[in-house]
Amino acid sequence: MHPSMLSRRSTIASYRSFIGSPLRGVQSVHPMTLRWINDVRRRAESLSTLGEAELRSAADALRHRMRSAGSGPHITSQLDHVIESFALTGEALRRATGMNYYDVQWMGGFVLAAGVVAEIQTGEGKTVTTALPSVLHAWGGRGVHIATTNEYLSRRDYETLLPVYQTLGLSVGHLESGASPEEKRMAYACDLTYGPGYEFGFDFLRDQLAIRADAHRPLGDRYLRQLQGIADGHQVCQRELSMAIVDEADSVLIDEATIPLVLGGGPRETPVSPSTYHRARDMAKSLREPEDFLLDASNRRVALTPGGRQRVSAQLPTSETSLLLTRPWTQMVENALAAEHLFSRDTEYVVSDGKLMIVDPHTGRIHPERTWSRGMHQAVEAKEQLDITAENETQGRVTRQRFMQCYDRVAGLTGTAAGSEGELREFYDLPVVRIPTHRPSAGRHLPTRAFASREEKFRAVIEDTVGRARAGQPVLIGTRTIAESRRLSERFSAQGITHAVLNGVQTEQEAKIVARAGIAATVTVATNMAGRGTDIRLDDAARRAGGLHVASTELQPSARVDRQLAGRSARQGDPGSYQRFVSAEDPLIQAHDADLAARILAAADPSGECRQRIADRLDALQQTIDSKLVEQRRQMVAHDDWLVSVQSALARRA
Ligand SMILES: Nc1ncnc2c1ncn2[C@@H]1O[C@H](COP(=O)(O)OP(=O)(O)OP(=O)(O)O)[C@@H](O)[C@H]1O
Repeated sequence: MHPSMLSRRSTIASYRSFIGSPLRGVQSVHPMTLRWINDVRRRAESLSTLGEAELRSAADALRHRMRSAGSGPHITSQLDHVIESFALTGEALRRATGMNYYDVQWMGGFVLAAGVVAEIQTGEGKTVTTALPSVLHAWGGRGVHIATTNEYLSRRDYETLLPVYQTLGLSVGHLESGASPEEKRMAYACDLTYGPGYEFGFDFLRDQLAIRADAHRPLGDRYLRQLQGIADGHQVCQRELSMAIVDEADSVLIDEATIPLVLGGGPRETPVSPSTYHRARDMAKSLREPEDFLLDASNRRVALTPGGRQRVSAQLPTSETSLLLTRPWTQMVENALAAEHLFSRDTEYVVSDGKLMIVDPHTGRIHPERTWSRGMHQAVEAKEQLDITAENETQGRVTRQRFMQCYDRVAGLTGTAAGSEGELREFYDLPVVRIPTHRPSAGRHLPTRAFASREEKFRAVIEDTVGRARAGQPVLIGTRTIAESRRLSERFSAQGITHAVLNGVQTEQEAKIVARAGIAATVTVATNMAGRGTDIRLDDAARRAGGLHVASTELQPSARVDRQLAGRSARQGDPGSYQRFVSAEDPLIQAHDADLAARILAAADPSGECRQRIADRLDALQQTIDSKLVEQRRQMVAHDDWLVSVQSALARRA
């Protein structure tokens, strides 16, 4: 076991002994925490009478005490420090934003301080809650990393909390995409560093490579290069991996952790010529299913049959001498088949300015800097008749599960931990504790509506939206893909319905679209970009009209995605509603459960009324897809463990 895992275990063990409840499944907060909250509130009240300089010296005094105490905050042995830190943060929040922490947010802070995952319902105010454990651990001076699922959210959270941290004299930085190593180093030198989860992981990889390269350099080489005025390569950015607080923890630690972080280096030494990818594509187009290849859409796999393999091998392009050194011809053809049958434009990728860009399936965000590996990117470029880019060598690779284990402590927050508690414990040793809501939810989940065809489903979504918008309700329509958002937008435009589109392709700024989405009668069509973390604030007219209505237009691969999308409405006790629309033609249903598609078709009612049995089957299908992904991650981690053990055995021998 990694040593950091042991240190985290001891923190959790002390929390367990204090709370006195078995750490299995999702836990409730122990009533004892309420006593601590009273202490915090009392102390915060006394701090409210202090002037700015006095508050700052109270913060400095705590910093000094905690640094001298050494080992960092420990929830049982240093409870007085925790209470003082929370009270200071609460007072700084009040002064900077006018908000007072709710009791449930203090509660969340205590749970997070112990290094567990706090399940805090959507819209309950996780952003400001993160400041409590962040400040607490920042006093130690070893750096706190606050990660979330994308750059938009990390920058928003950084900007929201910057004045709070500044009031307490803590420095804070943000990892901007495309920042120079020097800018990154400055951000990491701060007491607190905000950024998307993947950015912390990539910086870790870059640092590890630099450390390894340094170790192989002859003594005095760096000094000599400096004297000669030769720029050094990448220099280490991160200080140490002390504490990570992960917002949207299920997205960062589970969904994104399905694939490892891979750092590409320069182009391969023996490049494949662009024409070979085109030949592979022509070959793929001449093949037939099931004679030559088998397609498994539900597992996103394609494989040549023995007959197909023979046919393909017989037509190996002889001119391509380097091909055998880099990638088997049959694999190139399989890539081309996958590009043709499993990768769709405006779903898995977009094409803009002649460039192929990957769409993150979980966040709906477009990532121009990412590429698919092992020639897949080039196969899709060939399919789209784009200039073929060079394949990159893999420089470094780490699973997110392994990377997170390098932190001394990890805590997480999400509205959707339930259902993932087993995985959070298995891979990250993180128990889940559920925090109650500040106010009872006023949200309504309307029954699922199921249609025979996509066309009928679209008509129903549009009719429903128009009716609600006429009554003054703002409506957010969540689509699974960019393609679907485009199709819906075209229909709305054709009917003269004013609407905004948030899918990463639009030119309008995301923040502006989000700011308007809660205004009465506003219609917004969005991909999963708006499905998580997005805070849509209502105006009074919208609240009177029933609050935000959210419609999901397709079966999503996970119930957590649905719950997050639904969570854009009915936040902070506001009214709101949510409804799911599906059709027998939905790609996920078609790919995973043909029988369910047939049942939806047979039972389809023009109004979309959906029998409970079908709604249950839809839920079960999501669970099946989820379980497959859990198994995929388990296998990936097992493979990674094996790779690491082989590498360490080789290193020992060398
Ligand atoms: N103590 C508070 N007092 C008043 N408003 C608050 C308080 N805490 C949070 N809010 C407001 O509640 C709204 C929701 O907060 P936030 O976006 O942080 O929720 P969340 O839990 O992160 O939601 P999601 O799960 O969707 O990410 C924001 O507009 C925020 O300003």
